[in-house]
Amino acid sequence: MEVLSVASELYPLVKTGGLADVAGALPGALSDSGVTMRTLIPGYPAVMSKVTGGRVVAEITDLFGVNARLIAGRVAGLDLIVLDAPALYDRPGNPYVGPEGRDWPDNWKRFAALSWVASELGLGLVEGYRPQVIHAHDWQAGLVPAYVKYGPSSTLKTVITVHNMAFQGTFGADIFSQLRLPAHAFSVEGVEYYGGVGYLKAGVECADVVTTVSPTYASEIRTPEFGMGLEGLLNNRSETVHGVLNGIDLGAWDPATDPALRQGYGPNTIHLRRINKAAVREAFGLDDGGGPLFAVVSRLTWQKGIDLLAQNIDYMVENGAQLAVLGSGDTDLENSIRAASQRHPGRVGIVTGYNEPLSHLIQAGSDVMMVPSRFEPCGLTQLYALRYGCVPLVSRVGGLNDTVIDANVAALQAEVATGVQFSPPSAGALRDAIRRTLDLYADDKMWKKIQRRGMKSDVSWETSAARYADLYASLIGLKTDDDSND
Ligand SMILES: Nc1ncnc2c1ncn2[C@@H]1O[C@H](COP(=O)(O)OP(=O)(O)O[C@H]2O[C@H](CO)[C@@H](O)[C@H](O)[C@H]2O)[C@@H](O)[C@H]1O
Repeated sequence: MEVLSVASELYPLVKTGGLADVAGALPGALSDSGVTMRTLIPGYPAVMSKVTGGRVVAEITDLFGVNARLIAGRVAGLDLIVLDAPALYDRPGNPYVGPEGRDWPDNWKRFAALSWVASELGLGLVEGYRPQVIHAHDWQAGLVPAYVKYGPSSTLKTVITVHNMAFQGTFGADIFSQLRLPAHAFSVEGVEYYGGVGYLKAGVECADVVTTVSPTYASEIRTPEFGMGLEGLLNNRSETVHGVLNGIDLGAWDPATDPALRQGYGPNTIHLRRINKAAVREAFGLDDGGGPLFAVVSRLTWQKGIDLLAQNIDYMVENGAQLAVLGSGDTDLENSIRAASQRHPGRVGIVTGYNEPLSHLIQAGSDVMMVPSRFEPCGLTQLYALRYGCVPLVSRVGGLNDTVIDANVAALQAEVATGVQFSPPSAGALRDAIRRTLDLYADDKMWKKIQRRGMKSDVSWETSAARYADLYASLIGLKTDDDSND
C-alpha cells in the first residue's frame, strides 16, 4: 500500500511540537504492516540543508505564482518528497512564524500550495509514483481532501488527522479565488467556514476518514467545549471519526541508550536516575537540598494549564518540592514562572526556548512530569515520562485520560497505577493532586513500583500503526473494516 503523508513539520528535520514526532515516527511504525509511507514536506532551510543527496523529480513553473520543484530523498530513514519553493519556504524563523514571532501573512498560500502539490502527486505528477491514500496532518494540510474531492480522481482516498482542534487555519473569503478550487467549493460541503475559508474545516468535511490522536479526544471534540466550532460537523460525520492513540519512537526515547542522559538506566536500575537528577538540578540552578523534583516540558500556554501550575508553585515549594520548567510561549506565563524562580532561588528554575536534549535529560532525572492541560488531544510528554520512569501528574482530559492510570486506592490495590490524574483542570484540583503525589513519593517502595510499572507500560506504536494500516486498507477496498467508532 502506498500512502503519502503530508505534514508541515517532521522530526528530526524540523519540529515545533508533537505533530513532528508523530509524522516522523509513523512511516517507520507502519512498515511492518505493509504500508510504504512517503512524506511531503515544505523545503524550509532546515529541510533543504539535509536533503542534499536528493534528486529532482518534478518542476512546477506556476505554483501559486512561484517556481517550485520536488526533490525526492531519504533522510534519517524517512522517504521524503520535499517541496522546494524558495519564495514560500526559504525563510528564517519556524515553519509558521517569522523571527519576531508573528505568523507569515501568506501562510494561507504556503500551505495551500503544499496541499495542492499533494493532490497533484496523487494524480501522478511524478512518473512511477501513485499513492493510493493521502494522509494529511492538521490545518496546514487541511486543503488536501478538498483538492482531491473537487479534482478528477475517483479512486484517490484521503485521511486527515486532527492533532489539535485549537489551530484551524481560518482565513478571509478573499483568498478563495486564488485557491484553484471550483466556485462551488465555497460552500458548507466544501471549504466555507463562517463566511471565510477554513482549512481544517475543509479537511474534516472532505476527507474520507477523520482521525484524532486519542479515543477520549475523539469523543470530546463532538462537544462545544472541545470541538471549537467543528463539533456539529464532527457529529454529522461521526461514523468516519476515529480516535487512534499516538505512540512514541522507542528508539529515539530509550533511557538505556539515550545520548542526552548523563547516566543510562532501565526498570531494574532505576536508582541510577539520581545521577540524571543531579544533572537536571545543575541545568536549572537548583540546590541539592532534597525533595521530589517536579518538571514541565511544554509550550507555555493556556491549553497546557501553565497558569494552574503557576498558582501552585508556592505550595509545592512550601511542601519541599523543586520545580524545573523547560518551555516557551506566552510572555505572561513565562514571567510568572520566572518570578517564582526569583522568589524561590534554588528551588524553582526555568529554561526558556526549545532544547531537545535537555527535554530528554529532564525526563530521565525528574521525579514527576506535570501535564496540567485544559485539553490535550493525546500528549506525548506523559508517554515519554512513563518510558523514563518519571511519574506523570496529569489532568484527566483527552489522551492523558487514556494513557495514565490514576493512583487511586483501587488502582494501588490492584497494582496498576502509573501516575496521578486530576479533574477538573483547576488550580484547586491540581493542588490536591500535588498533595497526593507528595504522599506517594514519601513511600519509597510504592513510588518505585509506580515508576517501574510506567516504564513497562506499552507506549509503542504497534497497536496504533496497525489501526492506521487497517483504515487505509478499508479505504482502498483491501478489506472491509467495519470497526465501530472509538
Ligand atoms: N521547550 C521545549 N524543548 C524541547 N522539547 C519541547 C519543548 N516544549 C515541548 N517540547 C516537546 O514537544 C512535544 C510536545 O508534544 P505534545 O504532544 O505534548 O504537545 P503539542 O501540543 O505540541 O502537540 C499536539 O499534537 C500532538 C501529536 O499528535 C498531541 O499529542 C498533542 O496532544 C497536541 O496538542 C514533545 O515531544 C515535547 O517533549
